Amino acid sequence: MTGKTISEKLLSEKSGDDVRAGDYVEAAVDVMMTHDVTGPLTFEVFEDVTGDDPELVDPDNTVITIDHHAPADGVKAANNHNIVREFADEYGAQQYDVGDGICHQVLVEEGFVSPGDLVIGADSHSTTFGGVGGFGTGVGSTDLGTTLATGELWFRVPETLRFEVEGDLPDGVYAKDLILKFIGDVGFDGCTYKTAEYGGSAVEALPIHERLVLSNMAIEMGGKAGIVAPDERTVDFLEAQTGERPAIPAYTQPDDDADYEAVHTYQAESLSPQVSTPSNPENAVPVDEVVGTEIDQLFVGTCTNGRYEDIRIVADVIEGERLAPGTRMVVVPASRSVYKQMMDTGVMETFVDAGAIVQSAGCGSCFGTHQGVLGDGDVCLATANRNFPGREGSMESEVYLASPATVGVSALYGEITDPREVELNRYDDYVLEGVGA
Ligand SMILES: CC(C)[C@H](C(=O)O)[C@@H](O)C(=O)O
Ligand code: SF4
Repeated sequence: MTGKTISEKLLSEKSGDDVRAGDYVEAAVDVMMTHDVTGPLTFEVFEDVTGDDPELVDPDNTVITIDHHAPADGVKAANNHNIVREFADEYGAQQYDVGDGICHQVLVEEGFVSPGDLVIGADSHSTTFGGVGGFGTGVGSTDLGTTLATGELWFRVPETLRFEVEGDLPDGVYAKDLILKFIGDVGFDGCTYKTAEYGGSAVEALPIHERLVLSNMAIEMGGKAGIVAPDERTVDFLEAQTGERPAIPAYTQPDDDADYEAVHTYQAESLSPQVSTPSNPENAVPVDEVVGTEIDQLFVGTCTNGRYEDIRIVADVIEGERLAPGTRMVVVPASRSVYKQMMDTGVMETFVDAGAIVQSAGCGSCFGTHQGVLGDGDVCLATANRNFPGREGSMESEVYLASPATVGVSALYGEITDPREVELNRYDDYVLEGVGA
């Protein structure tokens, strides 16, 4: 019998059964999350299934953010915000309000997720939690509404694709470039209902904010989860964030002879900065194939690359410069603490001086409803995760996806530019102050 993957071990632990890929389990969920878009329907389901006796099974680990339409971009959004506030108040859930940040970032910063946790969120990028060694996955409002009451959910144990990167990443190549390359190689559905397990020496060397990028975008190849086995770096990060040092459970480490569906191996030195062309994240090409593409808007933010370290790389590049004439840049920090860090370190001033717009923390224009939507014919280069038709506004607009470094350097020229044109930094994890529940 071959060994087990992280998913097989973790779901065995959470279900109490000795399971393998393809088995079905009823598993105990550790953390549950929803937000201003998926929350209202989730609450209806919760109240339906609980009838006369509505009670959250674990209010301390039920988190609700107001991040997608924040600040409210219309009356409907404002009313939804009030529904969230009232629900959290009534049932004692952990609620984060306008400007606190994007759900995925808030859960990580606030230490809700520990290595080995099973986390479900009514948002597709809940795979992000694999960056700190959890099994995170997106679910619909019906599943979440029921689990809020029971604490359990069924899963089919996923098969696993292993992505191994060995060696040292070259200058200008970041986790974003790795994940775009992986998605390009397997396709937008190449990991559907499978776990992406990331490893190898280049992945082990990544700070946590970069591992979160790999896990976050697992969903863009269909991934059920995207996990980096937690290690000392993971618990150092979480201890710095929360003051508590979590354990690394044995079931978060894959066996050496784990039974993977496929193993994709890369040599870090051979990788180059990637750009995904419109209108699918799987259209990843080396940056030199699109150099010179003219850009109207640059978007820095999202749950993929809206962390302080990402924003800082862009600021380093544009410091003392102006955006190329005819371009505009929208910066949306992933959380209030990222925003504050930008203020404390002078990064905010850099953006303002360069002619950029910095908005309050949240999802921003990522899904095209406010804070910088694109018009007909507009071309945007974004640190985001999705570039489907109409994603950031008009169906006639186009979005290219890239790393913060590529976006920063391109802002100086008004066209897609190879980030290796300039000297770039690479940051360790910053410790961010919590935003407070
Ligand atoms: C609104 C929400 C359901 C959606 C998601 O789940 O992904 C959003 O976050 C997105 O990125 O499109
Ligand atoms: S930042 Fe974008 S991708 Fe992430 S949760 Fe918000 S809308 Fe979805």
